[in-house]
Order: sequence, then structure tokens, then C-alpha cells
Amino acid sequence: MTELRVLRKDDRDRWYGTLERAFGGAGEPPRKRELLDELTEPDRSLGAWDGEECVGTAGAFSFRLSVPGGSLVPAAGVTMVSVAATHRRRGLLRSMMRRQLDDVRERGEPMAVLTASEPDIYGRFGYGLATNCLAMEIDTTRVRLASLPEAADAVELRYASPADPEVGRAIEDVYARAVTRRPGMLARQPGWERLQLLDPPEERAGASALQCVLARRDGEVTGFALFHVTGEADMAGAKSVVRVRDVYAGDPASYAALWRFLCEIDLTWTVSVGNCPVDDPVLHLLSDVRRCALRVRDITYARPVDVGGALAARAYRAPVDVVLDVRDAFCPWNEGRWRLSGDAQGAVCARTGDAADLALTVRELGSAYLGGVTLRALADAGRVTELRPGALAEASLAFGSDVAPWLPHGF
Ligand SMILES: CC(=O)SCCNC(=O)CCNC(=O)[C@H](O)C(C)(C)COP(=O)(O)OP(=O)(O)OC[C@H]1O[C@@H](n2cnc3c(N)ncnc32)[C@H](O)[C@@H]1OP(=O)(O)O
Repeated sequence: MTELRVLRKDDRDRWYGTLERAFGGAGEPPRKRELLDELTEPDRSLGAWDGEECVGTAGAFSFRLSVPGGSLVPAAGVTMVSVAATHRRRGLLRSMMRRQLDDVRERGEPMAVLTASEPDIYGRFGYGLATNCLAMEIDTTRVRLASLPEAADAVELRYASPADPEVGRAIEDVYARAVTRRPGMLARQPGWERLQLLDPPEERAGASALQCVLARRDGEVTGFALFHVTGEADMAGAKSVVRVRDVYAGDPASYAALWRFLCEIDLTWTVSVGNCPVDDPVLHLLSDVRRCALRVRDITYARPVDVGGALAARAYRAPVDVVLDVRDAFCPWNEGRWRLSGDAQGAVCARTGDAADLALTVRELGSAYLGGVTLRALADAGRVTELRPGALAEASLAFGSDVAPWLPHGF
């Protein structure tokens, strides 16, 4: 018989031990673990206990998620999910997801989001794939930055120490402005800025310490790049790689100047980017995208926990007035018909007895919510049913986002 309970102070080591073992056992570097421990919200951290032994873990962070239109919506960031291999496939994950989603509902958070270790796990609990990201390896011996805005030449670039608190504040200001411009991003909660700048030597894989370059226009910080550089060479000479962690800027000239800098660092021949938006403007500056080894990967899975609250919290790209017949086997309080009326200014969403225009499960709503997956594509896959001719075109257009949603970092 296992007991499910929230984390107590003296549970922590065993709880983390179980979590770390499920991910291979190496654990996090000590400084990172310390910080994660600080950021962990004990009353949102569930443990499954078999006697004195912790056999399951599941946590959540209290995030605010940017949505189409620029609002920030309270969202549970589901994290640290594990079940001991000795206790797998007996329903422990299911029982933790049950408890967690009930709790998210009680807290009044309309959305839950996560990044999955395996994409197949969370659909059954109503999470749908909502954002993808791009990875690229730019061959900078062949690819250059072309057609830069003229103003890029006037952008001043300077190295800065990521450990300097003033630099940290400048970076956070640039990041905060980026959050409301792109759906799917997370406003920084207190302490998260330290996690984002953490640079444990154990995670550098032989590369340099974290480097930072700030962009300035007219004396104001307008952007930054965070990156590592490896020190590789062979008989033919230097072959170092620039490993990009983050590039943000508030204007096209600063953005282009930062990317040109990254692609032109002496003795390097590749710029490696693990996670950038699928519509990253840099794609339109690179002279040869074919030599950038572009790869798409799933990143955010989203779940409306309160369908009415979630749909009313975002704006819509075009006027929409549709009745959605929602099925939600795991959170039945969402089941039934909802009338959504909205436009670019906002929306209302309430229960209705009117006939349905579209039928779908909450998982498809989660996929479409941030505007990166179209209802049309889901319908073409047979996962959304059009019940009133024209409703699909109307809703699919309205749910879309001009800027692709993206999540810059895991949690
Ligand atoms: C947000 C995050 O933290 S993602 C991290 C998830 N954790 C990991 O990947 C760590 C390693 N894996 C594990 O710890 C465990 O295998 C878990 C947590 C993925 C699954 O835990 P379990 O207790 O075995 O799952 P449980 O028995 O409750 O299974 C519930 C359902 O999910 C399915 N399922 C469980 N794991 C997987 C999986 N890896 N892939 C596909 N389906 C899965 C089960 O088959 C079951 O299906 P059903 O609905 O048809 O009955």
C-alpha cells in the first residue's frame, strides 16, 4: 500500500534520491541541486511512499505563461516526475497526476504545462503538444549573415560578466520584454534568474565558462547573448564550436548584430544552437539555411485545467464565435459545450446549451491553445470534428498566433 503526501522537510533527500535515480542516478551538480531545492515548492511536491521508501515524485512550479495577446496566465509547471523502477506500471504516475490536477484546479490555475521525458506519457492525462523548437548546427565556414539591417553596424557589443548583478538585471529586463511578445514563455519567478545563469563546470562538457555579450544602442542595453566556446583543433587547425545558450534582443538591429558576432568569432567553425523558436528571425539572416542542419523537436505540452478560464484568458487573431464540445475523461469538470466569443482584444468563454460547432478533446485544445498547432491540422488528423460548416476555418484562423509559441528552457 503506498501513501501519497506532500513533501515534509525530512523527506527531501529521499525524494530527490528517487527522482535522480529515475533519470540515471548521476544527479545534478551540487550548486544546481541547492538552487533547485530552494525553488522547489514543498506544498506542490508529491511523494509516493512505500513504508519509509520514496517510490514516486511529482512537483509543480507556480508559473505565469505568456499567451497570444500578451497576457500572463497562471500555469502549473509540472516537473520532477518519477516512479521507482521497482514500482513501475502499477498506476503510481496516474495517482500523482490525479492528485496534482485536482490541486491545480483548486489553486485556480487555468493551465498546466510540462516538457516530457517521453512524448507518449502525458496525452492520456490531457496534455497536447503545443510548441516545437528548432536546433541547428551552423557551418560558419560556409554560412554568413546576409542582408543585415543597416543599423546593426551601430550596435555596440561588449563582453560582460554573467556573475555581475548589474549584468544579471540588464539580462532580466531584456528577457521580461521578450516574454509578452512571444506566447509560451514563462515570466521569471524570483530565483529563476539565478538558475538560468548557473554555470556548473560539470555541465560544460569541456567548453569554456559561460560567456556573455551585451548589445547596446544609445547607451541602453538592447540585447544579450550567452554562450560557451569549445577549444577544439586538429591537424588542419582550430575547429572550435560556439554553443549558444540564449540570444535575445528587443530590436532587429541588435538581434542581427549579436548573431553576426556569434557566427564570426575567430577560430570557431560551427555555431551550435539547441533550442530556438521555429520562426526565429535569424533564419532570414543566414545565407544558407541548408548548411545549418535544422532539426525540429517537441518542447511544450499544454493542458487546459479550467477550459472556460483558459480560453477566456487569451486573445484571438480574428473574430471567433464557436461552440466547442469538449471531452475530458481525466478532468470531467471540463466536459460539455462551451461558447467561445473573442477577438484580438479578448474573449469570453462560458457553458452553453447551444448546438456544438466543433468536437474535440481537451488534449487538442491544449495543442491549439498557444497558437502553434492549428485546429485545421488536428482536424486533418481526425482529432477535431467539424459539426457546422465553416466553423473549423473560423476557429483555426482565430486560434493561430502571428509569432510562433516557444519555450526557451526546460524546468
Ligand atoms: C514532466 C516530467 O517530469 S517528465 C519525466 C517523467 N519521468 C521519467 O521519464 C523518469 C523515468 N520513468 C518513470 O519514472 C516512470 O516510468 C513514469 C513516471 C514515466 C511512469 O510511471 P508509472 O507509475 O509506471 O506509470 P503508471 O503505471 O501510472 O502508468 C499510467 C499510464 O501511462 C502509461 N505509461 C507509463 N509510462 C509510460 C511511458 N514511458 N511511455 C508510454 N506510456 C507510459 C502506462 O502504460 C499507463 O497506461 P494506461 O493509461 O493505458 O493504463
